[in-house]
Amino acid sequence: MFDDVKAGHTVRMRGPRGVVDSSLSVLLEGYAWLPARRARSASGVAHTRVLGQRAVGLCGPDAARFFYDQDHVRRHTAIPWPVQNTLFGRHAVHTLDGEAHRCRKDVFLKTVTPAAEEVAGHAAAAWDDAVSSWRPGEPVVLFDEAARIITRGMCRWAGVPLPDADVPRVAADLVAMVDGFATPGPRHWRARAARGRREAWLGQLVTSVRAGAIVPTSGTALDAVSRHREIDGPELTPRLAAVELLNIIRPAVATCWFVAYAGHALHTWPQHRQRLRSGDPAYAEAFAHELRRFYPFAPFIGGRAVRDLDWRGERIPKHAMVLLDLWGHNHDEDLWGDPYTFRPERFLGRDIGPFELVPQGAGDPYTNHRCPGEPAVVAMLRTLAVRLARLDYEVPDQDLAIALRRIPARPASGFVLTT
Ligand code: HEM
Repeated sequence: MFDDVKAGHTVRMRGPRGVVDSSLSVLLEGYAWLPARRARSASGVAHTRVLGQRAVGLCGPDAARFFYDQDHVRRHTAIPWPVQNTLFGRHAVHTLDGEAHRCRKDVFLKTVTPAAEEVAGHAAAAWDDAVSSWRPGEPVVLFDEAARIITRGMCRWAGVPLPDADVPRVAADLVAMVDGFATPGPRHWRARAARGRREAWLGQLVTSVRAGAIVPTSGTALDAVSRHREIDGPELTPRLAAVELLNIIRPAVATCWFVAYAGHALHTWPQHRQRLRSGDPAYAEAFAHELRRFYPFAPFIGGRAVRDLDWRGERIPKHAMVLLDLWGHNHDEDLWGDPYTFRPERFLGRDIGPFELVPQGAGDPYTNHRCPGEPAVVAMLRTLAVRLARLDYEVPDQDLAIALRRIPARPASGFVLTT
């Protein structure tokens, strides 16, 4: 299936333990890096160095419970600047702990988390509009089209004014911020430039709202972020408000990765199309979960040990980075049985525990750092995958390889179709 999957789960590669900095290996091996490092030790725990810092890599439900305990691991100083400068924005909610985190997280939990169906409704309406404008025989790159569709839908939902003519540029910038966070070179610089443009845009918008020049609809994300106050009282600076507005819109648009993967899955295993077409909501939901489990997106997450820790007899020194292997967890043979088989049925009639399926983190989003956008992503995928399955289209010859060395991975062609 994936070009280099096996490398992540064998013990073929042996090397010096613990002391050699692995940053280059992360770039070269991508998703396989942490599972391969873990496979070298009998305990399944990787001791390594990343970006010059001691790092310990863990995997599995118990490890996730350990990782999400704030007495063990905190996020302050754990997110490297290259990631903050592209993906999250400087001093975003991802970097906070304790009460400051709880207060900032509230904006997301009160706006996006309960509005999953509304968000999906806006994405679906934008999808229907876009599909009606496709010309027969003209190639559509599903990845790019989905990014524009979700950008349009999400900005409408969030109350962010966005003229149709600007949608392609904004969508391209939002995708660039995600595409360039884990790589040096041109992709990274594109991501930084895109972030600069979009923070300036939304920062001005928030300033206009506060000056009364724009009156947002009450309860929209624009309204909530503009009015939000930090734990100690002040409003977010316009730049920080822009960072957090982007932390709503940007990851929602990243759902385009999974829409392209849905195209890939339906093409590779067409037997799923019929059941999706029927619109059975339970099957559509199971398909959405399997997309998020099976296909690569976030490889691992990181925090910092708050004190000397012991994980099943393995020492984790105070201030070491602790990495939680999400890709390894979602492809663990013991948890999933046949992890490299795409099988949505595995999620039918099954309650998913908080530490079981972890493409967007684990535990409880209301009390820890788990993604607050998970219900919205599942709802969007449920809706858009059914629409895709119902569409009549051809898949011309193209490069559909998904290279696991590339973070974030994606089908090389973006998945091209013609109606
Ligand atoms: C492709 C879709 C998405 C993926 C793969 C994804 C993945 C993730 C992951 C892995 C985390 C880190 C969890 C942790 O550190 O414990 C996270 C956190 C976060 N996500 Fe998502 N996410 C997606 C969509 C969304 C959406 C739609 C939103 C909109 C609100 C969102 C907002 C956030 C925020 C604000 C955080 C930080 C939470 C915190 O630090 O408390 N994400 N996401």
